[in-house]
Amino acid sequence: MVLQRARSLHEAHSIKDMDSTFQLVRNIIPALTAKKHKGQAGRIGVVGGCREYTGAPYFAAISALKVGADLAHVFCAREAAPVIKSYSPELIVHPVLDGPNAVLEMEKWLPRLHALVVGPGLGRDGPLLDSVKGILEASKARDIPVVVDADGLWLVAQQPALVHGYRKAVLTPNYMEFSRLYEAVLSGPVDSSDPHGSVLRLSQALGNVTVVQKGEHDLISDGQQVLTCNHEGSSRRCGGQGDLLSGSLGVMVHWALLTGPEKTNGSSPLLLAALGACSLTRQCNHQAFQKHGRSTTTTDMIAEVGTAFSTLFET
Ligand SMILES: NC(=O)C1=CN([C@@H]2O[C@H](COP(=O)(O)OP(=O)(O)OC[C@H]3O[C@@H](n4cnc5c(N)ncnc54)[C@H](O)[C@@H]3O)[C@@H](O)[C@H]2O)[C@@H](O)CC1
Ligand SMILES: Nc1ncnc2c1ncn2[C@@H]1O[C@H](COP(=O)(O)OP(=O)(O)OP(=O)(O)O)[C@@H](O)[C@H]1O
Ligand SMILES: [Mg+2]
Repeated sequence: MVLQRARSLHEAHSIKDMDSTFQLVRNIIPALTAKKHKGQAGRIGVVGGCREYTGAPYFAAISALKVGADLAHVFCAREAAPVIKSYSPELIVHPVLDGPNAVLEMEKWLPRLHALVVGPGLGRDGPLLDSVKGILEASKARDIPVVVDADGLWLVAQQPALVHGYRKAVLTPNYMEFSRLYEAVLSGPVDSSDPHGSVLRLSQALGNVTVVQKGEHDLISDGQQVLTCNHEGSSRRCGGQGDLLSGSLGVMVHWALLTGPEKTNGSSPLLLAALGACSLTRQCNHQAFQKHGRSTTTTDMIAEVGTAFSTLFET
């Protein structure tokens, strides 16, 4: 794995530094002990799932469980609920998102959740996005960490104030989502000759919200530094890999924020969580591709989460 870190755009740190940063990611993983009760390893909520998209919230929520969360809830549109339930008995599914009291219903659950993943398979229906706006505001008021992905980023591009300055938010845009956000927030096109500077500027313009720009290399910034994750994946780009990433990140953000500064050596917990989730997704992709080649799908990648996790973080 090659990881690069830069405090400024011009100052590169050595590979040794990168290895030590990755060691800090290992430090956020909680020990499995007999003393913990169900729930302590993470109760994660995924806000997404509509008539068109039922796979994305499933991928995100099941990934959160496979990474190590104890409970995963999906908050989705009514029509999507029976479909998502039928994929897995392990998910708790709430068909509330397109109802008249979506925010109230959600507020009942927020005190019991450690982190939210907002956006996989949400769709772009206006009234539904209004509810999600209320859910984001209620989450911020309760200081709940939020990973914003997919159509959640569509909403944030319309209303950047929803996340501006919220230090417990992480945005996970793909290529298109990054371009849309950048243009909305910085009122100009992305400078393709300066990817590091672009992700740094977007994070800064959003008040140092952590941004994970997914792509051939994943670039992760909190507006102060940029981490690069070049971990080997494969050339297979099946849909749903980003959902695996955002669901994993939901758990890792919760773990990272629980980790004391003596273990994170002063590094941003959200940057460490993001580096962990990006590396894990790419490792799953690598392992699944070894077995399935061109026919690799996200379901194959999810089957690799356990061994990929051990390889990266427990050896
Ligand atoms: N099985 C499912 O239910 C899935 C649902 N999905 C959902 O589908 C909805 C739309 O997500 P999209 O990711 O399609 O978002 P967008 O509607 O923003 O579309 C992104 C488009 O950009 C294209 N693209 C990607 N990388 C590119 C690059 N480097 N250069 C040029 N074009 C590039 C892709 O082909 C895609 O069509 C979201 O709700 C998402 O969560 C996806 O998560 C995939 C799986
Ligand atoms: N060209 C690439 N080479 C290697 N890995 C890549 C490449 N593009 C994306 N990835 C990896 O795939 C994962 C998902 O990124 P991607 O850009 O496909 O997200 P997405 O479009 O949101 O996916 P989804 O289909 O779930 O919505 C990330 O871990 C990213 O590192
Ligand atoms: Mg996506």
